[in-house]
Amino acid sequence: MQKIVVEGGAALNGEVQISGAKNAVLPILCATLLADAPVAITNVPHLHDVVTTAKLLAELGAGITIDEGTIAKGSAITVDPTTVHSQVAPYELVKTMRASVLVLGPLLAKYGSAEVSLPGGCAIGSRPVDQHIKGLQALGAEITVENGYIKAHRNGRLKGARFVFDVVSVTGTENVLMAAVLAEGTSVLENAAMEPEVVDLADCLNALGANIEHAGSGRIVVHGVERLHGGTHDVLPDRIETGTFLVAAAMTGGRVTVRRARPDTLDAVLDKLRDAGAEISVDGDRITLDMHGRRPRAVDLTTAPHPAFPTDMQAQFMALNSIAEGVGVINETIFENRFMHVQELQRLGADIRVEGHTAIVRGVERLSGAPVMATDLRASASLILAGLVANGTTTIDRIYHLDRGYENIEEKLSALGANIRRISG
Ligand SMILES: CC(=O)N[C@H]1[C@@H](OP(=O)(O)OP(=O)(O)OC[C@H]2O[C@@H](n3ccc(=O)[nH]c3=O)[C@H](O)[C@@H]2O)O[C@H](CO)[C@@H](O)[C@@H]1O
Ligand SMILES: C=C(OP(=O)(O)O)C(=O)O
Repeated sequence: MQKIVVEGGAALNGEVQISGAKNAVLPILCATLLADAPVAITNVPHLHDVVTTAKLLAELGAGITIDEGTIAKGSAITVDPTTVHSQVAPYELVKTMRASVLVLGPLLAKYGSAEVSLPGGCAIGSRPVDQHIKGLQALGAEITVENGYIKAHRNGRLKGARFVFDVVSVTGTENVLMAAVLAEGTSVLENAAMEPEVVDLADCLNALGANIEHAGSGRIVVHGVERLHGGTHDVLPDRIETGTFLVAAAMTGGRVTVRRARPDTLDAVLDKLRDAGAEISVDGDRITLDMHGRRPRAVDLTTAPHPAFPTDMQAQFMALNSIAEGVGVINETIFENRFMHVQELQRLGADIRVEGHTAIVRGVERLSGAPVMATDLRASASLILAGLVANGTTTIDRIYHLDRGYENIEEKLSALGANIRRISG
């Protein structure tokens, strides 16, 4: 089992390139199933979840060609959906990655039926898919849940409809959006997720011949088309990876420029970093954060759907507050169990009190290194950040979570001056 070892104390300085977004590339890979010809996707990050999705598409019969590319350019994946012969997404693949449920809408819309294993919960919460199912039913799908599988089929084409999501769901919006693309007539998706990754998916689908309007707003309009052609799409830069490096710079008192980022997707995060005392400048696709050697100030925040503060940055700001001046109050409103990192940060000496969905963090002058256990993806990132400023050595176990969503994080941090390495055993 691999671990990450961090020796704390170095301020981060330099430039780092941001990879393509995990949460954009996964729905886009699934969306290729809707096309009638090969689709080439570029700026694909090297992530475990990308490999799992490629395996799933291959299991369905799609042809997958991977061009490893370079770190500078990201890699490219071409999916040829013309050979798809199965509509079953098995538990073995879906259980390792919740985003596998994103093949449901495309398989149903294009091939008339789909059997997709229920993804189940994960460390951060129960993660139901009722909104995915209700939205597809609104388009005319017949859906049952049996033996742990969502079994969906349609008689004739799906029919455009108005659907109001009860809760804002990112992958729920994506699944229903993908199905609506090939439906007959117009669909209106109300209370839709406004995340930049939904917009990137819609941009990709429109490049393949779909007719989607107002993605990025809470009311997406989809005029159904009969078919999608092949094409290419360059994946959006990862705003959560971007935010994670900026928090690392802020916590260590350093100066870091992230390049190939999308600053316009990070307003709420950049505002909080400014509140923490960071000087931030934006120049095109580059963001520079300069902390001038200062200790950050604690910040209060509440997670909520985009454009508010993202839940996927909550753990990283918990790490920042742990060593900040003052007291920061963090409210988690998206996932009921997303404070698993608290106990591990406490092992490093953090002063955190949890009351329901609220964590009250009183900054301490210094954390001290210890062996800790990663519980989920962003929890892993928060432990690395804490390790960067802790006295001595922090060893992080169960880092397979990290490899789901961060490309070469230890190499990128090393290049910025961090003392971090991966070990086996
Ligand atoms: C692959 C991907 O893009 N993952 C992101 C996506 O996850 P994901 O799409 O799974 O998260 P959702 O936006 O669906 O979840 C938001 C909230 O809605 C609830 N809910 C969701 C669906 C549903 O059918 N019923 C329901 O009640 C969830 O329990 C949660 O409380 O958005 C999350 C919230 O920004 C991020 O943390 C994840 O990184
Ligand atoms: C929770 C996350 O991802 P997923 O929805 O893929 O579990 C995340 O990216 O932080």
